[in-house]
Amino acid sequence: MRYEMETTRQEAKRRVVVKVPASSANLGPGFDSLGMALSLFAWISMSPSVATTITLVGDNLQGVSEDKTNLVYIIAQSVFARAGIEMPELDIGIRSDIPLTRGLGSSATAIVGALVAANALTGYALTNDELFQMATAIEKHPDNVGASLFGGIVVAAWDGSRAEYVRIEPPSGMNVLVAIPEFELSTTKARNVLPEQISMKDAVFNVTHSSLLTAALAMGRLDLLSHAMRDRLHQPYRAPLIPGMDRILREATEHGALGAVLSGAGPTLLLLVRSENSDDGQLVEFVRSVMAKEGIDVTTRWLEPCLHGPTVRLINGNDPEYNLEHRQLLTKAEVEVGA
Ligand SMILES: Nc1ncnc2c1ncn2[C@@H]1O[C@H](COP(=O)(O)OP(=O)(O)O)[C@@H](O)[C@H]1O
Ligand SMILES: N[C@@H](CCOP(=O)(O)O)C(=O)O
Repeated sequence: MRYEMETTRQEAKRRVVVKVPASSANLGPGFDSLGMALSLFAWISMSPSVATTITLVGDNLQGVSEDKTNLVYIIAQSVFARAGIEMPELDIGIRSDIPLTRGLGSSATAIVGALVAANALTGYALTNDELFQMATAIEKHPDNVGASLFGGIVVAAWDGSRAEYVRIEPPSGMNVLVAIPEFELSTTKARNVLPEQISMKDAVFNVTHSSLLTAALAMGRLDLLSHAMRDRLHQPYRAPLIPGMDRILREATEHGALGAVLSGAGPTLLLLVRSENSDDGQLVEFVRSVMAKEGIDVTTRWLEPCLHGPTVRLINGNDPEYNLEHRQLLTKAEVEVGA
């Protein structure tokens, strides 16, 4: 009898591990609307606890708070409140391979990861649509959170109260080169340089190019990307914050890219490339040399569009992994395998 009670208690214990893809927002003209999930990830593990602890794993989370002011903790509590469940103390572990404040949607992965992990602990009290609405209201633009939540390419529109989206399967045969400058640029700072008003001519330019880009991505028309990925709404104003960006965006197609844009609010640059050209070192060399002339070190990484949103793994108290430290759990190979 005592054994049975112990078993039940163990089963009531649970921990959830969520793996969330990074994202690149805007894709040029689709400001606050288009986003693509990338094969670069963050992980959050979360379990009910007697006291709140937050463990940061890896080198990419410097400066992130380790108390109840942490974004992940705050967002998890908003899920519990909405679900009518009390879970005030949490044991949270966070690992991220996504550098912070570089335009690769790290804040969106924290938001989406927290929503999905907390929702799993409630037994899925909220729908994916509710999570998307909550994520958009927190981030204030649906492009990053939509891509991280649904994977692939997301086309979204938010009117300040409700967000709608359509997911597009990324065209096959397309790889992604990201050039990540050594310096940080917060989204807030990069939004503050945008003008209050733009001309009708520029508005028309962006609407037409964004529509063409969406259609080209949906139809696999890679040949249209260099024409369609041009923008007059945000990139020209952000360019002075990222030395070398103008030249790379202008000349990347001469060095093998299908198109090149600022990733999100920057400073990372995103270059789309036909898969068969992705082991050609010419493009990487071009990007590096332009940035080097500006005195900027860049890390380049070849990625792929990520076709899925978060993967979730529930670990109950009977599983030996339940007792692993976050550091071990979040670096285990099995974390790669999603449910
Ligand atoms: N895993 C995380 N946990 C808590 N906060 C995070 C996490 N990841 C990112 N953030 C927050 O998001 C901020 C970066 O957001 P932002 O400026 O929008 O850049 P980006 O989303 O492009 O990386 C960080 O400075 C940090 O405050
Ligand atoms: N549409 C937003 C996207 C910000 O993305 P992030 O990855 O830089 O947070 C913008 O361009 O401001």
